[in-house]
Amino acid sequence: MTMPSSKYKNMINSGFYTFINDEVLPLHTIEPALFWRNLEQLIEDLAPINRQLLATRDQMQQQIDQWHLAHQGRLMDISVYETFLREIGYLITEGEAFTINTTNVDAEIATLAGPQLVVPVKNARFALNAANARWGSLYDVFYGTDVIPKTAEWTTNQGYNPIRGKQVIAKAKAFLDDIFTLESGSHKNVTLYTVHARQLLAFLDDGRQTSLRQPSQLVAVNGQHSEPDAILLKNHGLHVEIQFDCNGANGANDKAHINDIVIESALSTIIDCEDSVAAVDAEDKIEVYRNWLGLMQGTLAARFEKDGQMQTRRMNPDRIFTDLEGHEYRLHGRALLLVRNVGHLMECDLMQDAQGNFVPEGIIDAVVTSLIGALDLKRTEGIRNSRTGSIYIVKPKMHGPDEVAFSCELFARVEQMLDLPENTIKIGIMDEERRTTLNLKECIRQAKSRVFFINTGFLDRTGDEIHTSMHAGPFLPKDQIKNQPWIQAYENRNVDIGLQCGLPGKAQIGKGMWAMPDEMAAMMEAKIAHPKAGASTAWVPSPTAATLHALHYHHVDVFQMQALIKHRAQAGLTELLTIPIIPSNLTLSSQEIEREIENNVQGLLGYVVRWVEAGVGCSKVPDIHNVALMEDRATLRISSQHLANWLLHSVCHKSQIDEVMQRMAFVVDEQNKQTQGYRPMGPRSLIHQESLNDHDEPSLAFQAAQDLIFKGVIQPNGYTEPVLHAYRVKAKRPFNEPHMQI
Ligand SMILES: CC(=O)SCCNC(=O)CCNC(=O)[C@H](O)C(C)(C)COP(=O)(O)OP(=O)(O)OC[C@H]1O[C@@H](n2cnc3c(N)ncnc32)[C@H](O)[C@@H]1OP(=O)(O)O
Ligand SMILES: O=CC(=O)O
Ligand SMILES: [Mg+2]
Repeated sequence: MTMPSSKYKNMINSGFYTFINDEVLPLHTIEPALFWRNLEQLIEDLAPINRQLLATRDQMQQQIDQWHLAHQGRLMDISVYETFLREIGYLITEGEAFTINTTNVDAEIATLAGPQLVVPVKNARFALNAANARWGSLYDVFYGTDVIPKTAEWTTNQGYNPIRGKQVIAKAKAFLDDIFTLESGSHKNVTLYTVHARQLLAFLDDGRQTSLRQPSQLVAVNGQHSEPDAILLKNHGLHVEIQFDCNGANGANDKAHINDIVIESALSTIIDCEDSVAAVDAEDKIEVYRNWLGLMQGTLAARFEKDGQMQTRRMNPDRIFTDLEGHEYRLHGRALLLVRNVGHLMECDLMQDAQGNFVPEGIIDAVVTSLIGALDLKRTEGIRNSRTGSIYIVKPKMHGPDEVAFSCELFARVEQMLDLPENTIKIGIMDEERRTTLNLKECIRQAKSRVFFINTGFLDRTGDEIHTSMHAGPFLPKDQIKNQPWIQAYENRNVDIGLQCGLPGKAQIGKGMWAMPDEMAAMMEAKIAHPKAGASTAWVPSPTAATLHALHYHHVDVFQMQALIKHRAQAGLTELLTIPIIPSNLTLSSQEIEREIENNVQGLLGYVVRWVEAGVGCSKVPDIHNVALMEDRATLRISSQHLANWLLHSVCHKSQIDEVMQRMAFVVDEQNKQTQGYRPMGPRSLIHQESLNDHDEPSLAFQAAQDLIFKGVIQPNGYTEPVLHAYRVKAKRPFNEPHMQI
């Protein structure tokens, strides 16, 4: 499948070559020969640095492993440990105070606070939904989720339930009362909204008239002022549209004919080429790039069947209103799209160097996603992304300032190659590896002219916490790791340093994913903590979650919180360096151990089987309590490293994990048995008499799961990518397409 480039020594995958030459470069004025020559030069210059950085990671990890082995069983003195980390260059001295000077950043990043959605790029249907998730129906999310408790008689497939409908409307109007408070009375009692003398005038059912307590919250209107089709309100920079329709499904029965309340929801969306995606070869990568191209061109479309009807989904246009002076009031119709590239570890078969090595995938990602992103910058009308001339790349899994500096050098070279102004390509720094957390200020310094966010990816960060200190001792059960001092210190310190470095007004301070996509009531309880902690954004797994989480930013003024937090003392290193291992005075019961293993193994198998067999990179997998969890490579990193750690420290034995794996494979096989083409994981003899699998060997997915656990200690930084990719490539090879259709 690879073809030699006639002029250059590199081998370029022919599909990739054709895709770039036929589908992307004609949209630019870049001459193909020049493009490939420059790309080759870039790889030649930067691939060795990339490999050296990975070698440094390995070397430091070995030093840390040896240190722990030498200090086994001794009470850990944090100051001695800190000195050691400084000696090996894992922890470096912080320099002078500074502030970032990133420019040309869109308002969604710089001056607004609100949810950030993440979506796997390979799923066009979801990706389009995520782009359109800037706006969401409050009535739909209240009706369809557990934020209003689901009673026994109500299920979604029984048709519309008017009792629940009333509860939804009451709850939505209570939100209006809280945020867009009337001078007197309640939105529940309004019979007519009008606009008079640039003010909202609301007529109540007792004959009184009232208006907004803060009149400036009314910003625009559609239709007649005496009987609007819609009014647009604004709070903390976020818009809320009240739509009226006297014939509408809800409006017909509503006192004020309110048909829906539309909430500005996902201000930004990360189009993910990384942990939620299974892209293991050139064929997959081209699909990834082609979807990104469709999003940047506004041409992506997905046709699918839903509720028995064929639908075509495209990107939504902007939303147009009329302001109170009679001028156009235009709102962006889509979330601002950011793109997450892969990390420095990955290599791919898109190109091979002169020695036949696959090239660093992060380099190709930076070039191709920027090449495609640059198309957006040429547009002046229609579907546009950045209006300030920026391309936003989220860079995951960087270890410390040198790796951030390398990404910045890469982006600068890409700018030169594509003739883009300096610092067009912005960088989102995932604070998700321990060496980045510990040296965050120095990481930001390296990117001070292009950083647009620092985000606590606590899932990868937990995986790295375990792997880095693999030899320190057995880790606490997963749920308890979350309650240890290191994580609060990590979260607080990220905000503290972000504020010190002057991010507000220029860049986001972000927080992590809500990983229980169906537990929306719990999310509403928990996730208000993110804006309260001074985060201007936080990750959500779905458009529904985005609309609900947006409500938190109406209740909390993030920029005011940041001004208050700025004066607190910065979280110290001691907590951050305190490793969450099981203390000597705590003994876990055999039931607790068994439960923990079962939980880890069930999630791991449930995720891996879909990854390896069907190429699905992000799944909803039930845990042992039957709570559906979002699983991606970062959550897999935690469960596989946790099991590897317990095995290493003899909390359990291999035979026990083997036995649980066999049992849980059967559970997962049962959960998936309705899926067309599903191949059960274990052989009849190993798994269960009733297993559907008549193969003699464990399936590739089962073998992958075994490697992830039993070879977990030796995986680079505990990453799951090498094992997953190897098995997925094997699974693709016989048919060159997924075995099961999901
Ligand atoms: C640690 C990290 O790196 S976190 C970042 C990586 N994680 C993610 O990106 C999570 C993204 N989320 C998802 O992929 C999905 O929500 C999952 C896999 C968790 C659940 O997917 P499903 O089980 O199919 O969800 P469910 O059946 O509840 O809902 C499907 C509907 O919601 C929509 N939806 C769900 N998630 C998303 C999303 N992230 N973006 C856009 N739409 C979404 C789908 O388009 C679909 O609607 P449609 O039928 O109108 O197209
Ligand atoms: O990427 C996010 C994480 O939590 O890891
Ligand atoms: Mg991550």
